[in-house]
Amino acid sequence: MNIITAAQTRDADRHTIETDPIASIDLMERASGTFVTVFMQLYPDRNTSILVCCGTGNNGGDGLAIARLLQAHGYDEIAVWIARFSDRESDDFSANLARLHNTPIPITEFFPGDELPVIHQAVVIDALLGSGLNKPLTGDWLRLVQHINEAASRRVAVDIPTGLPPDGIIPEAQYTVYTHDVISFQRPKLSFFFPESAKAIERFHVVDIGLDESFIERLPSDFSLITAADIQRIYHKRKPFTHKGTYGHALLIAGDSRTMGAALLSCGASLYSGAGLTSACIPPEGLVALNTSHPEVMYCPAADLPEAWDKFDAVGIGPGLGQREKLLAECLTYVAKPLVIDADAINLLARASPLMGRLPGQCILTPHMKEFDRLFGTHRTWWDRLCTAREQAEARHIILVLKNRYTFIVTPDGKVYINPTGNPAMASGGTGDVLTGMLTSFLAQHYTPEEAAILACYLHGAAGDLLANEGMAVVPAGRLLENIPRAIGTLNQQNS
Ligand SMILES: NC(=O)C1=CN([C@@H]2O[C@H](COP(=O)(O)OP(=O)(O)OC[C@H]3O[C@@H](n4cnc5c(N)ncnc54)[C@H](O)[C@@H]3O)[C@@H](O)[C@H]2O)[C@@H](O)CC1
Ligand SMILES: Nc1ncnc2c1ncn2[C@@H]1O[C@H](COP(=O)(O)OP(=O)(O)O)[C@@H](O)[C@H]1O
Ligand SMILES: [K+]
Repeated sequence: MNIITAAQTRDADRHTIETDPIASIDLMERASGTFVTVFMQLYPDRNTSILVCCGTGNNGGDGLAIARLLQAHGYDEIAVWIARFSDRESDDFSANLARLHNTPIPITEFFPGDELPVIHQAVVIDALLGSGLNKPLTGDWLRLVQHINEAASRRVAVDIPTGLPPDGIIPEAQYTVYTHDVISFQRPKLSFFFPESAKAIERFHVVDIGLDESFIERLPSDFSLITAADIQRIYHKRKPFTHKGTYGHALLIAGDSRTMGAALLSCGASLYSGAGLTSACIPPEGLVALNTSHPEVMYCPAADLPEAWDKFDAVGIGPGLGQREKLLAECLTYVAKPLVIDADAINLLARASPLMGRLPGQCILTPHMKEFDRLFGTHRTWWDRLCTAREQAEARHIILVLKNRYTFIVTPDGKVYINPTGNPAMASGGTGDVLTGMLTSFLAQHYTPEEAAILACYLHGAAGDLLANEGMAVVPAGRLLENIPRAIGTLNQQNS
């Protein structure tokens, strides 16, 4: 699903109005109706007291229509505030204001400098400013938004929280309405996936307001959100007459005396992700633990690597590797093959920068934010970090998997795939090692690096989501890897 900018959304709006055809006021009505449908699921109690705060643009127009529609659905305790901080009002705002005057809903208008009454409603609907935001909030707008945030109410934004820029560039000190829910029209906004939006958005819902999807899908965008349908398309179900040779041989080069667990987790993840064979190149003191935890995994001593190298279809290097820089440097001199570089190996690359020049094309690096900044320098915002990632991926012909709540997969052609799966229960040591094992496993199974990255990130998060949805507040890495087959299994069920 391509993620489009606010300007492209306006194009899609215009196109839909012309070709559907539908009057702009009716499109606003449709959008407001879809908002109300989701809102009623979130707050089904018709006695909920609601304050709808409206600006005078189209976001405010939506707010007015929403107030009227909620009232028609039986929500009787509704009040509307209108922020008259600008002289301009949109045509659809005016039309909806006229319609609202035909209802009993009380309307209070606020002008610059006016005192703001205490908000006592249970829910505030934020329809002040939407995707038309073009500068940070100041003056009366800022004062009103602070006032809303200080109230004890639940806050639900129409389309986007007021103050949040939609297209990903979020200045450090940007102030917004802090919402519990955002009900966003047609597409999530790019900013929703950036950590800087965490305060502004607890969760978001996307509603289809009937804009022309075939037009939107043709709009150029470097950003796409990975969907279940993408995974279905990429994933190949295992076929009857296949055998272990069909599914490739993965090698994990990992572990050190104090961090052997990382090696075991990544080996286990490779195994559970379906590689035909998995081998572990770990220090010999880890052998007993390996044979105890994953007897299916074979051992390849570091001394054997030069001769054994050819038999592996893919290699993952880094989890718990410690300071074994020489081993990493040697591996980068062997014949290039599908490669994943993670964790300590990334830190070694950061320290020994000439090694960066030896990365084979299409190799996958999986840094979290700190590892990324160690490699490429500190960044003040995630937008800046993502710009660097795109430059580096292109210049070095590598794939960067920038891990976070929404992991960004950045490819050499400048595309950014955003992974929606995963949850905070997975925020504990070792889950990244599991991801490395999965990536290596899918590479060994002959998926392209881009496909492997998309599959691994999505299924990694999906396995965590399965457990979180079953009530696990914390998902340790060991449990996560055991659930990879179940996450893959749901694809098999959908495919059959
Ligand atoms: N296709 C869609 O997505 C649809 C969008 N609609 C709504 O239209 C909204 C966009 O409406 P508009 O373009 O009228 O814009 P907004 O209602 O977001 O903003 C109104 C105006 O406020 C001014 N403004 C921007 N930032 C400001 C700031 N920081 N301080 C003071 N003034 C500021 C701008 O001049 C802007 O045009 C969407 O967010 C959505 O709610 C719906 O009406 C229906 C269809
Ligand atoms: N809050 C979260 N929401 C979604 N995914 C998360 C969250 N926290 C962590 N993860 C995922 O867990 C993994 C953590 O990787 P990493 O930070 O490298 O951990 P470690 O090095 O300890 O194994 C990443 O894939 C990340 O996307
Ligand atoms: K809003």
